Amino acid sequence: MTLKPNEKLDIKNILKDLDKYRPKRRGWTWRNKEENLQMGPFTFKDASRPLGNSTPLPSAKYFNNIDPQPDAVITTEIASGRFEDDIRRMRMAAWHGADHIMVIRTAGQSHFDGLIEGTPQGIGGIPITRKQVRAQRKALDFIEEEVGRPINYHSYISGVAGPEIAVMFAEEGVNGAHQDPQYNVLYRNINMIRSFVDAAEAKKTMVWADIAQIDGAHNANATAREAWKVMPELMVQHALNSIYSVKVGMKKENICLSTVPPTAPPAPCLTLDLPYAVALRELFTEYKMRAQMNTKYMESSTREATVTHVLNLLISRLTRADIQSTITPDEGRNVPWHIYNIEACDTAKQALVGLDGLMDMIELKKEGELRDKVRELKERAVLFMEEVLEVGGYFKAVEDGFFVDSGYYPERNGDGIARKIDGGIGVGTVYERDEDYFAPVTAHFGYNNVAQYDSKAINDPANLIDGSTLEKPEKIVYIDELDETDNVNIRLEETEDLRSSTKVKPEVEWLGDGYIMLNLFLPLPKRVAEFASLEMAKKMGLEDVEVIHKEEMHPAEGTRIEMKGKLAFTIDTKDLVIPPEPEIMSDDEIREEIENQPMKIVAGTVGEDEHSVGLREIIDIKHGGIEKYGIECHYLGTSVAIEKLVDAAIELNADAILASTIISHDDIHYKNMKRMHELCVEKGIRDKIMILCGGTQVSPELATKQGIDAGFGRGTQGIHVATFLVKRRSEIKNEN
Ligand SMILES: Cc1ncc(COP(=O)(O)O)c(/C=N/CC[C@H](N)C(=O)O)c1O
Repeated sequence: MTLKPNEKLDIKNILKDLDKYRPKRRGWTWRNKEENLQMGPFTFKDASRPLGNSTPLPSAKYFNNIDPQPDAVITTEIASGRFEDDIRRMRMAAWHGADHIMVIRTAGQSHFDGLIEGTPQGIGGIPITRKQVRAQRKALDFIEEEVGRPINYHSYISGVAGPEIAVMFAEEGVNGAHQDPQYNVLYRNINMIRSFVDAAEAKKTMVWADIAQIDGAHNANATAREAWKVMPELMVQHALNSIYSVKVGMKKENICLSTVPPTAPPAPCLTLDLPYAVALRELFTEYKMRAQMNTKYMESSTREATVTHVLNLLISRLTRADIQSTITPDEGRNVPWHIYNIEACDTAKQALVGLDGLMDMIELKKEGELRDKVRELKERAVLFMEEVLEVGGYFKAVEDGFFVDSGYYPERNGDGIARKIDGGIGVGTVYERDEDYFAPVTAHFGYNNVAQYDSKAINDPANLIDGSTLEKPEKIVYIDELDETDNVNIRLEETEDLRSSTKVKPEVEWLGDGYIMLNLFLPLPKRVAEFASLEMAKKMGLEDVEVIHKEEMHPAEGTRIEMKGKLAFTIDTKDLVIPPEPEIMSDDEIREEIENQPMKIVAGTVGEDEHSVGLREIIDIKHGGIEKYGIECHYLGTSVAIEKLVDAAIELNADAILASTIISHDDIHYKNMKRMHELCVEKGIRDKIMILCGGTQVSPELATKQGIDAGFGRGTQGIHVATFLVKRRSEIKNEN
């Protein structure tokens, strides 16, 4: 199956023969750096190989539509709870530059002591099951071919079923995973002995499958009351998981430290976050950096979140980020909708390419405040580690509540997360292996008495059973569905009408969920505005209406409200009357028409409007303007009175008036159009002259309603206008 850009991905094709699917490859893929990449008129210093298919930034149209890709792998985190809808979002994210798809798993899966199967719907993530992993990896095989770049599929291995999940991920070709026993201990209260023994097993399997590992240090950031106070311990946490992973045999370029700039505005965040980022990278030069955007301070303002994310990206560019993780800007609203995943990918791409080459022009000071803070942070981290050793090691330190204490080490507030070595989930479930313990499996950690059966098989125990599932995938027991009521087939039936017809509903995360978002301003105080907006939405017939963001513009003058609500109806696109896209003639056809019958136009920006760039681009030869076809253009400049423009047209016996109308306050642009039409009628020239008006806020349909011949909106180019002029002139000639 090959995906076509103009065709939707067919989930049923993905689900077909899933029991026979085998991953195309194993292991993590880094981007291919392109030294001094030439794109359009520019040279990029920190870019990677461009994509075959992608969606450039909106402003790319000013730069030959280039879509440069930064050097760092870009992550998007997707898990709406329905993997079949997440697949569509993955495709959109890949077109917007994501090549690392991180699938959040359903709430609390860390506590599941075993694999789950089938395709149940998840809460706050998807239940990571073999079938869902397989379906998404298979879909990503097609999506990566479509965009022309390998895509890493990622989820989580921590939790009491860590080893089992690690094996399933290895079997299924998963490329990246979170694995950090400290996460189990601190945040999921899983027994520490169990966690570290499981972690050794899980990491050993990850090594076999070349799965890149992300640690869990970022969680301290998100959990600590004052995140910047835990910077010293974060470096200790990174060190513990990293060295443990190395001891198990993981290569350092697969060990990614999950680092988050610990603060956000209104704190002077760069003065706190930059020293930390520098200290971390200097301590862990051989490891990869996975820069996670800060989620701790995300409120419901996506604007604020985006600015914080850009500041995080500046830190990445000033220091180093091998993986740049993006959190959906609405993390503070916990509504990770399609649009926000895509916005976050665009923010990361836009900021990183915007900062391209920065470090060839500036450098971080080698003395002074930055260096002093870097050194201080390293010292505090080393002292922290030394004290861990002094009290008797990591497990003892956890029992003593060393971690996530809100004090700035060595200060202590005594409010750290303490766990008992003889407590937590899974306590007492680690057993010493017997003398004759034997497991005929590959990538198994620890004691395994293979020699008792065959001393030649010591390095390949699975050989004794003619291969384990890692060598013989046909040995994998693939379970399709376990729950006949909670599975993808039921969900697909429920939304079949929207999939196999021309009917459509809006959606935010699931096909057919019907949600739309309203963004309004009310000249009211916040609380009144909230209830007024709910009333308005109800009167609009929206269902399940909820305010998801309210922002004071002024205590009395006004409030900004964002809300969601469900549309109760579906529309059928086959009933729509869609005017055909305006055809454009070829350059030669237009030139020939003008040579056979010369054309003269007058042009100007009308009213009190000083914007000239747009109109000049439509006219000037160097922008591909209409002059290049031989049309004689008389440009009257800006803030031209309508009367003056019409008089000039009469005086020059022009064929057309081209008026630019950028300012749109109080619909002045449409009022100007109407006035121009009426004035030409008054002066008796209306049937002999074409009136064209353009501007970024112009809707062609509304423009012609004012009586003019054509309106041109954002994105219009000279060829569109020239085509219209030539075609309309011949229409007028035929009419008369
Ligand atoms: C080391 C580790 N293991 C497991 C889990 C998840 O495991 P549960 O099933 O217990 O939620 C996490 C979660 N981190 C949040 C992801 C963040 N948005 C990120 O991009 O890192 C984790 O950090």
